[in-house]
Amino acid sequence: MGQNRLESLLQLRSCEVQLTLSGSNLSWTFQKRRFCWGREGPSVSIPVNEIVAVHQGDRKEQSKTIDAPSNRFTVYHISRKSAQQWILEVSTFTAHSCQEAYDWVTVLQDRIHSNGAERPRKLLIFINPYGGRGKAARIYSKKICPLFQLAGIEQDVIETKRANHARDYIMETDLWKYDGVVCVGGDGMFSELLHGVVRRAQMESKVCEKKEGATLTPCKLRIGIIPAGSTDCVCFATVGINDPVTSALHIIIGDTQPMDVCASYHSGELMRYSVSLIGYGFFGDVLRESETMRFLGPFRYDLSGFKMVLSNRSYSGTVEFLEADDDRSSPRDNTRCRTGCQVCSESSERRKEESDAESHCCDSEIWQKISGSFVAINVTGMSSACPKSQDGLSPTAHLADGTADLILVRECNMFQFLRHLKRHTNKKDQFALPYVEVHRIRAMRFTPEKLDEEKATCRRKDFFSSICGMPPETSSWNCDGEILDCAQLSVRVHHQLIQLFARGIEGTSCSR
Ligand SMILES: Nc1ncnc2c1ncn2[C@@H]1O[C@H](COP(=O)(O)OP(=O)(O)OP(=O)(O)O)[C@@H](O)[C@H]1O
Repeated sequence: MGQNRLESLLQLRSCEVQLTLSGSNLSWTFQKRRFCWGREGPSVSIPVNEIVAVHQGDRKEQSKTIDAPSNRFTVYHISRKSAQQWILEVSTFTAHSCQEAYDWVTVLQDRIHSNGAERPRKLLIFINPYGGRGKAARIYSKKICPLFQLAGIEQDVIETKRANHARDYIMETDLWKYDGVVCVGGDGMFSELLHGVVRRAQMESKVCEKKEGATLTPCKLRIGIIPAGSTDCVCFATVGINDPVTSALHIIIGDTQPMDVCASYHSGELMRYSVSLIGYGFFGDVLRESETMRFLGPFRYDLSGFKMVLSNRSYSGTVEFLEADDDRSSPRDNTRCRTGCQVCSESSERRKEESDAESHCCDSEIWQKISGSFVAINVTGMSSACPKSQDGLSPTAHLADGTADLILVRECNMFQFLRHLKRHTNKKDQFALPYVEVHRIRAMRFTPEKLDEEKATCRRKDFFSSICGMPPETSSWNCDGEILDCAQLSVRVHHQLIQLFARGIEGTSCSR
């Protein structure tokens, strides 16, 4: 048995296998295939960093104290059920002696902790009992807690008692003993963790986050999301599936995905942080309208969306933005941000060079300006993919390159807007329409136009306005599902401000 290579002839169920640990892979090759019914191939290979746990003894023994030493050992490892869905697979090997089984367990346990990602040892977990369909507590106790226990992760669990409980707790509690914070809930719960973690990091590094232009301190504490909400868009866009077990496995093996965060400011003062949609016009109005229909549950979004399409409102103002001037990526380049994305990983070095050159002075930056009337102004820091729109608002947006995509839908009729919306759910390009434009940006600001008396009274006295009501002079912003009660807004992208327990969506980075 060498230092880097370990090999033994063992039994797996009724088959003889050659088990080999070599470099960062554990593999086993079936020696007598004719006895192994149902086997598809002679070899199985798994990366060591996808082993969840190794125990001496059988599977059923793992939760008991083993009195007598066993000549068996069990490897719990990740297996792919589909492109994005992970499951836990269990393989129990029989060695020739207890000592041989013990040697394998010791070496494997040592290797999984020294190989690659830093695995969490202790987590602070928040469960929202009211998120989604109210199943978060059950999902946690049935599916997630046993997995974390198997991996030897200590857990402090808090069932939230009110909105912002998790955020406040993170702001006020000693967190040094935790390797991460996890929410079992939806995007609203994630947003609470985001605000708690970002604010905490600024407090500790004495950065005044409230003023626009502050350089924020990146957060070290990783955030995990166990999806149990209604839409779970952040989980979907960073893991590729809303499956609690898959997310738990990413957390256990310590996957880390840096993420950009957008900060929104009104009159120079911080309003909110967000990672996906910041939308004015259509998405702002849909959210505001849906608040009046809370009793309808998730269906309220469909109904208010339908009403807002019929209303066909548009809002005047001026959008200014700082283009990302990056020749390595563009919102129309047809690539996808995937695990190990090169654009994101190269962006750190590039950002450093840029900020050295610019000496952080926004005044020297050239802002582009577009004035007009818009049905929707959307800024999205990531694709904002979700189960209903698998490619999202901006399919080629990156998770961690320091940019966001600005999508402007100019005044158009209801059918044209519907055409644009429909393209989010089929494979057609939603930007290839004359009234839609998209820019990759680092910052933007919007100033609403003040309507004079004459323009205000002329606004849309048409058939739909008489059904849906006269449109207001200004819309409001939908910031990751929270209403911001203001029309004037500036947005800045903060490069890789947080880290998630995820690895981005696995797959090819090219869409064709
Ligand atoms: N105990 C609680 N009582 C009331 N509200 C809570 C409680 N705990 C958390 N919340 C709030 O509930 C809101 C919604 O929760 P969550 O995001 O988990 O579910 P969701 O809205 O159904 O899912 P999604 O955001 O993905 O659509 C969050 O914004 C959070 O602040």
